[in-house]
Amino acid sequence: MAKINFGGVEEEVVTREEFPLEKAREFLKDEVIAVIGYGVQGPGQSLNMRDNGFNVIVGQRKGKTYDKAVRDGWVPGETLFEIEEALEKGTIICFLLSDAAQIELWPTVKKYLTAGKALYFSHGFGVTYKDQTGIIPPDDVDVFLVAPKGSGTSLRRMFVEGKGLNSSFAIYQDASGKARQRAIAMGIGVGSGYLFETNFYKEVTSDLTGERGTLMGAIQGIFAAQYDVLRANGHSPSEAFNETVEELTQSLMPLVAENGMDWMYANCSTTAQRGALDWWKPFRDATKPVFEQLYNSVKAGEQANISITRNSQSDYREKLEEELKELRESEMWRAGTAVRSLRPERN
Ligand SMILES: NC(=O)C1=CN([C@@H]2O[C@H](COP(=O)(O)OP(=O)(O)OC[C@H]3O[C@@H](n4cnc5c(N)ncnc54)[C@H](O)[C@@H]3O)[C@@H](O)[C@H]2O)C=CC1
Ligand SMILES: CC(=O)[C@](C)(O)C(=O)O
Ligand SMILES: [Mg+2]
Ligand SMILES: [Mg+2]
Repeated sequence: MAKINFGGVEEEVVTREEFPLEKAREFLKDEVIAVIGYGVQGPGQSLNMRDNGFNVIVGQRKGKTYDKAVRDGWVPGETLFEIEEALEKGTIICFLLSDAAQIELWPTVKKYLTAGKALYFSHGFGVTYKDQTGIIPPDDVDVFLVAPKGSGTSLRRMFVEGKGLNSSFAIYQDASGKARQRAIAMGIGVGSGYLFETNFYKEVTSDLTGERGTLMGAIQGIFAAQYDVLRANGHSPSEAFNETVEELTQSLMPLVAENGMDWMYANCSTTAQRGALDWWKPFRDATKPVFEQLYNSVKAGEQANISITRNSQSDYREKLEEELKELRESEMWRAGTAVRSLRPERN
């Protein structure tokens, strides 16, 4: 593992130089990798592994998603199967159903986890909250995770562009004595940039916090607050949306991504720099209690409980869609649709 200094803290990480694709392919050459579920991570991971030359099959129940798998080039009876058939054929079972659906399918999966196989997750959820999920793997299988730190959609897009999304990996159970190599080889195979090590508990607590926090929940909250204040003070939707979202995603975040926050600041006016340097701390102080509340709720298992309860209801998709629609139909995001339609590259 490469020792890298992350802001003063040394960590050991796995890079693609040290564990090249050929080594991963060689290590997994006798495995049948069965990707169970073809939602968001399923397509990203399975297509990347297929293009990387791994022996991959997909297990998906019949329906719209199955048809999508066919359109993506998976061949029924050869590389695409009903879930149980794929579970039987697979030696590494990638359990990529939604976390709530994993509970329902677990008894079936367990039946096919014979000695020597491996159970692969992309989240620490099922195993960490085993009291709530009932997911307790048998002792004679390897159990590990590779968790891409981003959407399966980006995992695939970045792979196609020759980039890599970073992933964490963790070993929960090493029955074969090769679990670690198996996990790392899988991590390279799905198209990770670099891999950093964690454990199941830390993966799930950080991930649930991140997506509820800055990555998804907090960002929408802070957008909505600023947009509302601008609108209440007589600014037009165009002005409010551009000053809240469009400028951030189109101009400023790419600069942050490229070279960090100070680089983005340095490429803005000294007027903006003065103001941002004065105001970031009050924003930190105002939101920190909410982040603490969030982390404590994750730690107490409440967020897992809510997610399981709500996403196990038979109409959970419709319910989620209703709430997404509410966002989509808010003035801010309708303004966003109009703004995006005016981007020159869209014409
Ligand atoms: N969505 C993402 O990009 C990310 C997801 N993850 C993790 O990856 C795993 C998979 O997540 P997603 O790809 O979002 O899953 P998803 O919500 O897109 O669902 C995946 C599949 O589950 C199938 N499914 C749902 N209920 C079923 C049932 N009762 N029986 C059989 N099949 C059923 C659906 O047909 C779909 O193909 C989860 O552990 C998630 O936390 C991790 C990182 C990012
Ligand atoms: C994309 C990702 O990593 C998330 C936000 O944690 C998720 O989809 O669960
Ligand atoms: Mg995540
Ligand atoms: Mg997540």
